[in-house]
Amino acid sequence: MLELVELTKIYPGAKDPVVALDKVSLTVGRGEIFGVIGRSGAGKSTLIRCINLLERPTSGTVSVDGHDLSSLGDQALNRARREIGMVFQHFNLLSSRTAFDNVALPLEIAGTRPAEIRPRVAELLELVGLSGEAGRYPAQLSGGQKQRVGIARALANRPKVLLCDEATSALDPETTIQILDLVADINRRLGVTVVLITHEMSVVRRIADRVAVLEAGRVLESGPVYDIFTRPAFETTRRFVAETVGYEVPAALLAMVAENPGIGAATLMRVSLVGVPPGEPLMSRLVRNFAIDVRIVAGRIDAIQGRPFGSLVVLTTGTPHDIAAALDYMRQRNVQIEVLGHVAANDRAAS
Ligand SMILES: Nc1ncnc2c1ncn2[C@@H]1O[C@H](COP(=O)(O)OP(=O)(O)OP(=O)(O)O)[C@@H](O)[C@H]1O
Repeated sequence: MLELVELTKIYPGAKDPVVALDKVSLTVGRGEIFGVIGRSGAGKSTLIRCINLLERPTSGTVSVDGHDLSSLGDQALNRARREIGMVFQHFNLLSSRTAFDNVALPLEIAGTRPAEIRPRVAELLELVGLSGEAGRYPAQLSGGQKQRVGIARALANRPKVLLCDEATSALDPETTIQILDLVADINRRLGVTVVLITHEMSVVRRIADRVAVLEAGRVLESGPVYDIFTRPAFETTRRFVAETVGYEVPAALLAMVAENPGIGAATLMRVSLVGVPPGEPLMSRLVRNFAIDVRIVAGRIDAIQGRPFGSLVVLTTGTPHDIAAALDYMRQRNVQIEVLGHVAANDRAAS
C-alpha cells in the first residue's frame, strides 16, 4: 500500500552535505498501523515531508497503491496528496474557523459541492466524538479535542494513508491514550493505513502492528512490535524499550551483587516473561519442584498485542545446586534468564 524504496534525502548543509535520509526502504501493508520511531535528528521530519512529497527526495521512490508519487508533476501531485491525510503535533487548526469549518476546509479546497460538505463534516465530527462541539473555535477546545478536529480534517478527503506526526506529543498521558485509541478505532472501522511518527516507544507499543527504528537517516531494524520489543537487536532500540517498560533493575539491588557474579545461596536474577506460555504458573512450579524460595523484588508486566511482556527480578534462595537446577528447568522451557549475581552472606540479612 505505502512503499518507500531506497528513499534518500541529502541537504546542501552549511559546510558539507547532510544525509538526512539514507536509502530508507519500508513497506506498510493496507490497513496496518506502522510506527516509525527515532530520536531528535534521526530524520523523522524529513521522512514525513518526503512521504507527502512536500519535499522531493534526492533519490528513491514513494508509492501509494503502486502509484509512484515521486514521479508526478506538481498538479498531479496536489491531487495525489489527498491520498495522504496529515495529523500534526500542534494541530495546525485555523483559529478563525470553528471546528466544523476546519474540518470542511480540505473539502472546500478539493472543490466538493457545499451540499455534500455539510453531511460529510457532520459524519466526521461524529466519528471523532465531537458532534456537540461543531460550533466551537479552537481556543474553546481542549488539546485532545483540537487533535480530534485535526484527525477529522485529515480524514475528510477519504485518504488511504493517515500520517501522524508526533500526534500525541503535545498531550498529557491520559489524553494521549484516548487519542491513540481513537486512531486505532478509526483504523479498524475505516481500514485506513496509519503511519505513526514518534519519539516515544509507548505510542508504538499501544497501537502499532509493526515498527521501524530510525537512526541517522537509516532504518536500524523493523518488524512486528512484539518481536522488536522482546528481541531488540540494537542498543538504540534497547534504550527505547527500556524507557517504556522500566527494564532497569533497582540500583541498590545491583550494588549488592556487583562483586559477586554467578550463582550463590541467594541469587538475584532477571526472568523475562518472553517465551513463558500465557497462564503458566512459573513461580509456583519452581517453588514446588525445587527446594528453593523465590522472592520477587522488582518487575513490571505489560501486554503487547495481547501477549505478556515484561520481566521480574527475583531473589532465589536455596543451595546453589538447587538454584542451578531451577535455572536449567526454566531455560529448558525457553524462559530467558539473566543471572545478575549473588548476595554475599553478610549482606543477606539486609536483602
Ligand atoms: N532544510 C535542511 N537543511 C539542512 N539540513 C537539514 C534540513 N532539514 C533537516 N536537516 C538535517 O537533517 C537531519 C534530520 O533532520 P530531521 O528534522 O528530519 O530529524 P527529526 O528526526 O525530525 O528531528 P526532530 O525530532 O528534532 O525534528 C538533521 O541532521 C538535520 O539537521
